[in-house]
Amino acid sequence: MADANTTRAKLQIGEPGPGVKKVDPILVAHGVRRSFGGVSAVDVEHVEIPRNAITALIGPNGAGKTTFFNLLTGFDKPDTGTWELNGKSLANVPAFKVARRGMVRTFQLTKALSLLSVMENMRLGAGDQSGERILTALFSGFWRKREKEITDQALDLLTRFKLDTKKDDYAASLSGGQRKLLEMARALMSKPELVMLDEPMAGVNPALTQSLLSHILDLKKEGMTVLFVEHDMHMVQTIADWVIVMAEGKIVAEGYPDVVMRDPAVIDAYLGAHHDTDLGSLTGQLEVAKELGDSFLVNEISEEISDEASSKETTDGQ
Ligand SMILES: Nc1ncnc2c1ncn2[C@@H]1O[C@H](COP(=O)(O)OP(=O)(O)OP(=O)(O)O)[C@@H](O)[C@H]1O
Repeated sequence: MADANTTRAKLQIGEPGPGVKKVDPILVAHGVRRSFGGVSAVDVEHVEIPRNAITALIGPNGAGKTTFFNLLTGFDKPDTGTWELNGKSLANVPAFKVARRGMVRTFQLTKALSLLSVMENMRLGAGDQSGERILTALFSGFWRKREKEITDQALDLLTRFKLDTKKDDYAASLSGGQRKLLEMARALMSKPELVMLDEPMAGVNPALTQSLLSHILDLKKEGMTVLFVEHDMHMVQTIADWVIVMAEGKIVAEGYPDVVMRDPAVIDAYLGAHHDTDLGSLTGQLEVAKELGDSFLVNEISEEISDEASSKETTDGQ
């Protein structure tokens, strides 16, 4: 069987592992640390995000994934650390300026502004509204042209995300999945190079799952880079080119999806997060297998559970 590593473009220089250098990194972070009281939430020694690839950031609950996203995008400040987008430092750059530099994010819980219409939400994503730049506002001719450009761009994106018929509806009236699509569409208004998605699949019903996945794949086709946090391992295996695993604030593994999910350090990280789970019990083992997205193991354990249940029924019935 051909080694999967040899049939795809190489993203890293050297053996995959925590902190490995990338052939063409778009984002490089070094020594980024953040603690809350005594808890070390993020302690990333070194990480590089490969350009024009889809990278998944995974790890058990409380691993520090969202905090790391918040730090990189200027929504929180680290205790120490440096990070650069396209070689330019982003440390101490506030969130709204980070977006202008080409890096945008979405949130685990969508931040679509409920009392604004879908179109108004999109216009906010453009980031350079008239009130923001007094000088340009003085040149009203220029501004009218820009307004039209923003509206046209928003309509294009809404059509692509199948939200154009809802453009005048309040964002509050959208379903959870449609709000996720709106958030992604809005993020694209600033024409980013790097799109960071925090749990894009959470709360999305199965009918919209496929369309969300293909929108993410389209971003890569258009030359963008995607970094996403996700618990849904099926999604990770389906669309990620590269996987970074965090546990207890640190990066514990990095590599190609099919390889990294079998890395003992990854299995340990997930098992370690289950110290309260009875791993001697089948239900405890099932929980961990599901979290690791190991469908073979999930099937095996589920079969064992149902075998046990039916043999118990037979015994009870005697
Ligand atoms: N504002 C805060 N104040 C105190 N502790 C915090 C704060 N934000 C995060 N933490 C702690 O930092 C650690 C990392 O949390 P974080 O939410 O980043 O993890 P996560 O990997 O995103 O988890 P999940 O997958 O459950 O979303 C946790 O121990 C969490 O309790």
